[in-house]
Amino acid sequence: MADIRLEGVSHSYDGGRTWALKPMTWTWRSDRAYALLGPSGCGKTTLLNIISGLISPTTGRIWLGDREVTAVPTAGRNIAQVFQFPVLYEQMSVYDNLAFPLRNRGYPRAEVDRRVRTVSRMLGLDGHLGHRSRRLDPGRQQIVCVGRGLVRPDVAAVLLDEPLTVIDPALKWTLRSKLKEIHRDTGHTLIYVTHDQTEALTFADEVVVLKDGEIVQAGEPTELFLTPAHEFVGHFIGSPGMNVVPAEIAGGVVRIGGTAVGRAAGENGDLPPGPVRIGVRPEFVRIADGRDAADRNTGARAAPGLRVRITGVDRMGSYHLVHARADGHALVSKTDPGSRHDPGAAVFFRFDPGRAFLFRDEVRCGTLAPLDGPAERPPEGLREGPGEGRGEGPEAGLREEPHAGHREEPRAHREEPHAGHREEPRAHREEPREGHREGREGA
Ligand SMILES: Nc1ncnc2c1ncn2[C@@H]1O[C@H](COP(=O)(O)OP(=O)(O)OP(=O)(O)O)[C@@H](O)[C@H]1O
Repeated sequence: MADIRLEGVSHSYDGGRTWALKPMTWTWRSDRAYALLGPSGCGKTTLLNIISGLISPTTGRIWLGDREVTAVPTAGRNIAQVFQFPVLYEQMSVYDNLAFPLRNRGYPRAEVDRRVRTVSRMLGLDGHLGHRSRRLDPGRQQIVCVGRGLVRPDVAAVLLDEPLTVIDPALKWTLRSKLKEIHRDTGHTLIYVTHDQTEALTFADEVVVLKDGEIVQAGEPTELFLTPAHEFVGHFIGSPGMNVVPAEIAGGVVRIGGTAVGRAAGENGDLPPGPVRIGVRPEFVRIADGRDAADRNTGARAAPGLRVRITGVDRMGSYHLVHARADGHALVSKTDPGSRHDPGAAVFFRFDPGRAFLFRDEVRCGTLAPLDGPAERPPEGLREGPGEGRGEGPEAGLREEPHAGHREEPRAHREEPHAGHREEPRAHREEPREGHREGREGA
């Protein structure tokens, strides 16, 4: 196995007027399982076809280990590719389809048989080995294609371009874990293209996020979730996506409207004053009653946070989504299913230390650090809710909800936190993330 290295690789289909891929330098390390994740049209298939040799890049060079393959045709690259829709020899049996890549390369008969049967067992194809492949349903045919991609032990990489598109949703989960299992057994380098975050996060050791022909971030799933380096990663990964709120830095303090919400901690020194955007995931927005409270985790005295008015609550079963507005901006907090918040109530949204980030030109430039010194006084006129005054931490003042299962606010009153941001049609986000998307999509 060898690393696949792209050096300054780019591609234009129209002589340089537009770029499906912008110049990128990137190494796919051997033996890893990658997901290449991005919305429709961002260049995923183009990138895959450049790696396999189906497309010659407009610029740049490609290396397999220390061998340059930029001008080497597909057949000479030793890369297996599985496409979105089944491509099989329809007259051949399933067995012969699986055996084809091995026979073609002169593997001994016994080795062919051993490998075909291993892959067939792993993918649940044993009962179909003698069938002509055209007799199978498209889902099963696609599984044969996946098997054919995985059957050779010596491929430099297996490229899978949205391979589960035609597969029944119930089977998808099984197949995805099978692929992971096979990856563990074979150690193939896998690059799995998808526009579905669930597929990417559950499958990959490393997720590479592509947007408009550029890699905007790559990392382990947890890293992408906890420390998004680009606003796009913040809202493309996660459900719902990251809150993004315009703010201003002045004198090192970050303000939303007139409210100081934290200090600007730049990644490379001080951040210059001026506009900035705060990105914070709904999971890291606590709802506080506004009293001067010590942070539950750090013990530090904290400012009450951003004063918001609740506009609606979605009860999702295992969690609630509390929607609110502050200074004309929509935000959402993901809370305990036992919490109670009423539409119309004024509360404070407080961001977990180290989990709210600052973005300029969509790229992360810093972190929102807690304000030093005494906590700010809650503004006058804040509506008192039952339970307030306990002042024990971010969840102080939460009540039990007697009417679980109700939506409290008509949908028309509700605001999407990321209107205009999501680039992916909802229909593309097919699968609920287990325990995660039990209700309204993208709320
Ligand atoms: N053969 C082609 N000729 C001209 N433009 C193309 C061609 N193939 C792709 N494109 C354009 O290049 C860009 C990237 O397309 P590509 O298919 O690589 O994206 P993708 O992320 O794989 O999308 P999808 O998920 O919809 O398959 C798009 O703007 C697309 O319209």
